[in-house]
Amino acid sequence: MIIRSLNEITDTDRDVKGALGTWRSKRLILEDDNVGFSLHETTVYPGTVTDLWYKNHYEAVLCVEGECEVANRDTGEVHMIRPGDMYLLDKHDRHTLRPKTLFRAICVFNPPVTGREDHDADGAYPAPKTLAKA
Ligand SMILES: CC(=O)NCC[C@H](N)C(=O)O
Repeated sequence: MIIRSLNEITDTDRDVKGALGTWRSKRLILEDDNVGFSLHETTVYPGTVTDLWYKNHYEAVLCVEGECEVANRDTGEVHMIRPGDMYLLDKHDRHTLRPKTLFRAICVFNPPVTGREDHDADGAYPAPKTLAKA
């Protein structure tokens, strides 16, 4: 059994601040835990706009604090996500986050992220090496 606390990973290597300054991710479970997913606490800042496209991952996002508009750029659908609401990017959906307040969520990635991933120009994380095309 592994026990970790958000407090103990704050400001360590597991605490990743996106280069665009719109979010922060505290990564509680990573690839090297060998359980097939990663688990993060993500904070997205009010008034920011973040374009994402997890083409190499699935992500589930459970809101625990705040409000965030999530627009699906593939379908045009727009949803307001509040505490207790979850969205699952089951189709690697291109999407845009517009938090109305500080937004805090618990996020699960499959395949797991490895540590310090930040978004590329498409809003993606790199494909895990085992899945990378030659
Ligand atoms: C909601 C979302 O995807 N925010 C970007 C950060 C990501 N959740 C992460 O924790 O790496």
